[in-house]
Amino acid sequence: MIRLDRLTKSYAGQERPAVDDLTLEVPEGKIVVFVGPSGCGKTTTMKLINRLIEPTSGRIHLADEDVTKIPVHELRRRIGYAIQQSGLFPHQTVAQNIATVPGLLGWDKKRVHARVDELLDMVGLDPDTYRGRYPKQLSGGQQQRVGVARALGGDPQVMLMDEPFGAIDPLNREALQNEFLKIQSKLRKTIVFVTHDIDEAVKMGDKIAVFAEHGNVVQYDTPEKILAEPASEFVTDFIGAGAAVRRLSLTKLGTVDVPLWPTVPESASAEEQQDAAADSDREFVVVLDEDRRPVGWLPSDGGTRLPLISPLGPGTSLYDALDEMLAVNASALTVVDDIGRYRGVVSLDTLRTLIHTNGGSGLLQGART
Ligand SMILES: Nc1ncnc2c1ncn2[C@@H]1O[C@H](COP(=O)(O)OP(=O)(O)OP(=O)(O)O)[C@@H](O)[C@H]1O
Repeated sequence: MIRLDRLTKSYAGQERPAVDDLTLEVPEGKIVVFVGPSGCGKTTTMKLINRLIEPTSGRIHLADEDVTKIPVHELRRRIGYAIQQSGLFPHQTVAQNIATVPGLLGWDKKRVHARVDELLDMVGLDPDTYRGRYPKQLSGGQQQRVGVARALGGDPQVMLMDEPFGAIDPLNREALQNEFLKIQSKLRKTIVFVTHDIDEAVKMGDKIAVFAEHGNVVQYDTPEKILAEPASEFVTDFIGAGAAVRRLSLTKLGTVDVPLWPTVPESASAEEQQDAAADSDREFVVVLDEDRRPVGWLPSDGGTRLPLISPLGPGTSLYDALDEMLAVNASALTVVDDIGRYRGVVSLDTLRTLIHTNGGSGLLQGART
């Protein structure tokens, strides 16, 4: 746990403090994301936590220890720091970079070597291919991965990540975010993560702190709450017009009620199938095999059976469902359970209803807990 208590930092020559009387707690094992406009004091707050700079006043506690009482070199080992553009040492190999903190900790060579390989594996880089390379022989995304591996090097309790994926193209960025969340689900570090990107904040954060100017946190809550109930106009402006769509990404199909469109067994005769379709109050009936797995759509206007495209599993987010509908140009897709059995149909109408029910609370019911 990290506790910031009435933290203030004034830089020389500045009229107002960069961080002014900030109190905030980062829970153990969670990711807290700092978002806010440029110059609002996010990076300053991070640097205060690991004492790259010293506060003008206020306290910072790590678990129950006052960080000003912890020797700086020890603090740096206990807090991993990953920054934009990776911050790798250019004249050191990937292995040497990752070994920085284990080396400081005095681990023997064999243990360091094993740790380097373990971390490279963890961030999705083949150790044999990459350990001997220099940073300039890596792509931007690979450098960021090494930066994250280096920050994890000494198995720190706490990680500070200052726009760690900021300089990466959207596709690689998403891959890195997903991998990092997977790593975090196992390691459960206490993490402060800075980003400019509200989508990244919603995706990565257990909680989000929205900063206004001078390290003023105007809302500190779960992503769901911030998107659904922004505390002020400032927060509304910051999260922007796409808030409803963003909420879709937090809700999984497995947690919402989807309408059951009529079905007909594949084993039924052609005539029975046509009758079922004609009687349907929907545009289609869903054809199911003997295990209740959807295998096709039968139009109610008497048309021929259409193949079934991409049934969606319970772990699919509503956002991904919408994405898929747009990709395959279908206004409805079938939803299945873990083992592929029919659960219902999600359509554009379903999504619209969920977004608009009680100002979005239809979505919140299904959101992460
Ligand atoms: N070393 C310094 N000396 C003087 N002023 C500084 C120093 N570092 C930062 N500042 C000022 O403190 C304020 C907060 O800066 P900080 O870097 O913490 O903001 P930020 O929220 O991280 O911004 P960004 O999103 O652009 O990185 C800014 O007004 C900045 O100009």
